[in-house]
Amino acid sequence: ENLPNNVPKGPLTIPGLGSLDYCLYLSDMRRLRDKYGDIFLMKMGSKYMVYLCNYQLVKEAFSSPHVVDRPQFQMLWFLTDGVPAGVAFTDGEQWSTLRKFLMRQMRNLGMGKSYMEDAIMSEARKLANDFEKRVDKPAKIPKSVEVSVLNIVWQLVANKDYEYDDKKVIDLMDLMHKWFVDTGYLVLPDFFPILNYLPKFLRNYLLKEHITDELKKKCIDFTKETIEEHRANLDCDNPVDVIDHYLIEMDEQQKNPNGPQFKSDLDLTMTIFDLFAAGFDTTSSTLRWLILYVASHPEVQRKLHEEIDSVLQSDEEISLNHKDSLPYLEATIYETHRYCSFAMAGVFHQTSKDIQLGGHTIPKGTHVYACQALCHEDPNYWKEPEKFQPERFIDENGKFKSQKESFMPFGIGRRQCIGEALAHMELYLVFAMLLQKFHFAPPQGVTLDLEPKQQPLVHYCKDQDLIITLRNTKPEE
Ligand code: HEM
Repeated sequence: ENLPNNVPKGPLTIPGLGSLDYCLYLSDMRRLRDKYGDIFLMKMGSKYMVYLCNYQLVKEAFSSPHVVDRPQFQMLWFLTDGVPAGVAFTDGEQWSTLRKFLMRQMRNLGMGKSYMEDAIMSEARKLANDFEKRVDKPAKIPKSVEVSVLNIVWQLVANKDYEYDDKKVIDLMDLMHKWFVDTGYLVLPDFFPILNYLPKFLRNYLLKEHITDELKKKCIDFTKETIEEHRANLDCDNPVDVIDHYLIEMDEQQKNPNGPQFKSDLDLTMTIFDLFAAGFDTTSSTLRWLILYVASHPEVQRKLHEEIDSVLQSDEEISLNHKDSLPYLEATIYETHRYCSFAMAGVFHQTSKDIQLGGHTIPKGTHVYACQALCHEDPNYWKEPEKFQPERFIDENGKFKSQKESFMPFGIGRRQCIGEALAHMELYLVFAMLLQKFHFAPPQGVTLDLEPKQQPLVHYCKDQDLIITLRNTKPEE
């Protein structure tokens, strides 16, 4: 095949099919890295994929202006009938216009302002009440974790929230989760276009296309309804949420037709979906990992309880003002990002021209995966990386210290997550509220399973029973 002769090494390939090996799970990444080195090349169908397995390579790649684009998968545009829209998977000016707009919104609505802090605290209280119904008997972490995180995104986007038992929302959430989990199947026709010619019943069976069809039906109604409601009630002098601001900005843009433009309601529909998809499964899964890790590390939990009790009176609520006084909490959240590596290979980028990287040529159109899970366990940057140790984020004066090198739960560079500060605010406030009220432990005699589910690209924790105890009724240790 017509490849430059210094492309990275990788498994043998068969024309039309791809590599004679696969890289789906973290164990595959480790295995292939050990065999071919920190940069290796795979092929699926007609597409090449390069995997970057150390921080220096990821940093070098993501500081290039030619590794910013996303692969254009048709399966992503099911809500807009094939038209690229939104922020997370578009490129060029369409992407940068929306990204700048959203970053501004996140700063104005979300960051450090009481609007979002209030919204998060209200969800945290509701969540704590729901946990209270499950105390003293083996119980799984409830679905309310997802609804509460979704409510926070929904407050930001549409100024609305839902009851924990709202069937419409639970259905939509489950469907979205399924769509996420089955992306691996849904994306196959983008690699093997011949699959598009299979009859529909086979596509449903093999590629799970019926999930996309169902999600489309539900999401289209949901977003259309919400946008129309906002349009009808818009008060231009007092915009409240992202949709209000978008509608106003779109009006402004029309006065200046030569400036950057949103693609009308399509961009808005897809942006709503992007914020949902990017904002809720990521944050709620991280909250689940936090609970699981402290339940299986009693010493960490004891220190967290001590720290919280020393800063907050028993009837006093956590707020963002306490942040500097809770370094161990901050460190535990960071260590959880490192240890679970939720987006274990980041979100794929694509080269927009041939580039040089780590002494190799990477051809134009290659998908680029930043293996954050491998960076997070690299012994050159992390002492005893296999241990869950929040102390690594604490300095010699007992203060929280961040680490930039080889730490990238939110990605790095121009595509870095725009919701990082919001996610952090949520995890900090919600987890502190739960810790103040509850103690988490495995059922007697049980060791919790901290291995992620076998699932390509993301690390979900396994659903398992915990014993949740109210702290004021049962002294700890
Ligand atoms: C613990 C929670 C979260 C994690 C671990 C996470 C992680 C990530 C990662 C790894 C990326 C890809 C970066 C890249 O392409 O190199 C990303 C992108 C993105 N995230 Fe997050 N995220 C989280 C929460 C959120 C939240 C709360 C929101 C918004 C409500 C959000 C919105 C986005 C968007 C819109 C993008 C696409 C940015 C772009 O393509 O320009 N994320 N996130």
